[in-house]
Amino acid sequence: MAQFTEDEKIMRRLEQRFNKGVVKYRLIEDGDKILIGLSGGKDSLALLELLARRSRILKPKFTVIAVHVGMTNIPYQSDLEYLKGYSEDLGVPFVHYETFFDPSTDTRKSPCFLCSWNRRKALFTVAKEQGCNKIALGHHMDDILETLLMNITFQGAFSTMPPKLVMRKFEMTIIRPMCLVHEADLIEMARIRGFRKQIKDCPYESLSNRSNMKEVLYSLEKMNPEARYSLWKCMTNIQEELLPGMNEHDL
Ligand SMILES: Nc1ncnc2c1ncn2[C@@H]1O[C@H](COP(=O)(O)OP(=O)(O)OP(=O)(O)O)[C@@H](O)[C@H]1O
Repeated sequence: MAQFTEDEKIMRRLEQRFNKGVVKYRLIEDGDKILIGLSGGKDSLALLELLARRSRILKPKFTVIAVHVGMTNIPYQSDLEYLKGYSEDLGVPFVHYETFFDPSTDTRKSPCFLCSWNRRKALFTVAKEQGCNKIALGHHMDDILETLLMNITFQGAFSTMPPKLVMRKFEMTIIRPMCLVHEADLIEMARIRGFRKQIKDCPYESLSNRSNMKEVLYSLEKMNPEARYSLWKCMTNIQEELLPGMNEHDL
């Protein structure tokens, strides 16, 4: 029997969870052309490698292309040579797209909101330019669960970032192929692959609600090591009759 090293076991587990998410949520179909959002962080670097590898299998046949969006008004340094080299070594074409936003035009919105809104817009623009029908983002299971907890706590809404979001109006589908991958494994992958750290220099960056929710998720898993699976399952196990009714007749 083959003996795997600890690092090989981590990579196998990660790839299995990645493949499980792709198949379970039917994220990839024959003929897809997928644009990968490559921020330079560990999650999208991992996404690029995993999707590039999967694109070599026979069925479904799909192609990938990577884009890094730069915001010219933010002194946020990205190592473009590294990102381009990393993509091209995997056989994936790399595009660099620059845009900007002006935080003074809409002071009701935070710079972080404006930045991510404009980045999303840029991703759509490049996807259209490149003839892509899907955009893949590097969000993983922890991101999705943290967003669920944030939406419950701050928005009073039971929602999160879904593995697949079909946007008919824009003829575009957002996919999150790492939806079942754990962040702990991605941290290990970054070590194994020696991902170069992105130099973050954003003047607006501060501690967010997301980092607080990371701690909440961590505490829940200390209470119950299976907590993340329960949280995931509860999203498809809505027991309506045991919840407050939607309309007055139920009262
Ligand atoms: N500048 C960018 N250019 C292209 N895609 C991006 C960019 N920033 C973010 N994305 C995409 O959006 C996803 C979520 O972004 P977010 O800012 O939460 O992640 P991150 O912490 O910057 O980096 P990563 O998720 O790659 O570790 C990324 O995984 C990536 O797919």
